[in-house]
Amino acid sequence: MAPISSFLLNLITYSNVLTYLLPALAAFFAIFWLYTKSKTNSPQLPPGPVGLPLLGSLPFLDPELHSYFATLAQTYGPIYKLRLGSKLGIVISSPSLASEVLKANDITFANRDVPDVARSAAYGGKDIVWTPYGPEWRMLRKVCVIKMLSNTTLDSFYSLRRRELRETVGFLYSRAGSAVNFGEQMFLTILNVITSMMWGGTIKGEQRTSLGAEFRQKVSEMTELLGKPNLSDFFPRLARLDLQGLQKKMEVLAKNFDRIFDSMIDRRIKIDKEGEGGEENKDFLQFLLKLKDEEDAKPPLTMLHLKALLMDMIVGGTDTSSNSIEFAMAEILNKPEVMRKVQRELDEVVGKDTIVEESHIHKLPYLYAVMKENLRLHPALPLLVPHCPSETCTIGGYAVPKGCRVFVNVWAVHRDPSIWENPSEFNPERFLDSKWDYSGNDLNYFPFGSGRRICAGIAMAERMFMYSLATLLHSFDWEVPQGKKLDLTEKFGIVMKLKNPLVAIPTTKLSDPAMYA
Ligand code: HEM
Repeated sequence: MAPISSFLLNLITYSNVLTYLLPALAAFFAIFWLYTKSKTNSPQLPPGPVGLPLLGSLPFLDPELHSYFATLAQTYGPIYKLRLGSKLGIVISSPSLASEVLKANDITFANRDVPDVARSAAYGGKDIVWTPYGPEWRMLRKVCVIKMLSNTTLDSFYSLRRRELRETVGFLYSRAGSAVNFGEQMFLTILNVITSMMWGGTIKGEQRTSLGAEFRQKVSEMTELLGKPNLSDFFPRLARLDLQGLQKKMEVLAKNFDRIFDSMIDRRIKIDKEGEGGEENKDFLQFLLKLKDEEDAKPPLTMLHLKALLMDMIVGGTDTSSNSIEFAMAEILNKPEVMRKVQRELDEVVGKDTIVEESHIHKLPYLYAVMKENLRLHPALPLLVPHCPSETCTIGGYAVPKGCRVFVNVWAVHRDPSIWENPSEFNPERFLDSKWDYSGNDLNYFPFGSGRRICAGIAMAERMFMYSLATLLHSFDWEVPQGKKLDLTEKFGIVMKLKNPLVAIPTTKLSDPAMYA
């Protein structure tokens, strides 16, 4: 009996193997094969340095990120990855890949990876710079670009820009022959222009000047904090510990700004209530407060949005413009023949018996070329504001995962020897008859970015740059103090600046002292 039962059992087991196990195994191997095949076919992450466990490349980052990233591109190519703690960074350094990110996949990349400190700086990220792509961002951008920074609005605020620049000319006249901190003067001028436009009708005289000085320090500190590598961003789980104390510093700064904004808003409301809001008291704040009260607006402009917009104008508009003007002046001082050409053009177009007006700036092609060349060599935001894909995307054949931080190295593209002859030479001539503009269409040259997130203040930046530099070079000759060396070294930050501030001596150039009033 026993051999028969064991024979039957074996037979059943054997037939089970045939009926169930083999097909199951076959199915398993088929799925495994398909899975591995699909894995090998789907794009891989770009190459990049291996880095240390946990920390990745963080310990090796050079503070001069823009040039460090350009050097890494020579080893790893125009797209590479960097592990930054638990965050993945992707660096793009060629026009064709920048075009894939900013043009072909514009909507996917029109988002930001918001740094921890930016949330405190901009009312939880309620401003244009940090708001994710969507209806809220569109509303803010529309308010800003169409209503506040359009050419029509800018025209209507010309007298404010003129008044501020004339004050700077007057100050420099009083200091003629002695050394001045050029960047400081430019910063104050731009800041006063921007704050005048924002609430110029709200405060006047002495108070305006002292507010300018108060802002200067705070704006510099804020952009510095925004550019500092922060462990809270690379290890989000540690963010609440704020190991470097950056968040705390930013909160203190933001509170200071908020206090000033509140007092400006209260004043504006009071002026309007008392019926003093006449034509010459018009300003952005008044316009924004009206918009805030429009109940049917969708999405509505809240008080937080309003304040965040004020912050954008101050932080986004001041350092960028004033640092660019300072770089340009340093380059001009370094090349006396450029200074001579600019001044010759000014003498021909403006003359020696009149002062520069903003209406002159479109008749100054050489100065315009100086501006473009300066923005090529020293783009104010060398890595743009980092973008962040809302879904995983393929760029240059590589996977760029959702949520990573994408650095577009415009600085590296602008110095690429395959695009630019003698790329590190300051040579405005290359822009004289050239096709280059900064509309963001051609990704060989895009100092203001490209696509939906292109700079919101281009028209304003262009006017301030051209009008300021034209005025300062028309009214004064400039030289570096004896014994001082002109230093053009850049210092990386979210907004790049000169490592050592430019100190220069203005001497009067116009014969009539009345032209310095
Ligand atoms: C020389 C001067 C300036 C330069 C070179 C510059 C450049 C840039 C760049 C490269 C971006 C980032 C684009 C991107 O992420 O793809 C940007 C964004 C921005 N800029 Fe400017 N900028 C300048 C002046 C200004 C001024 C004067 C204002 C306003 C008063 C301004 C307001 C903004 C805003 C609001 C954004 C954020 C746009 C968004 O995320 O939608 N900028 N700028």
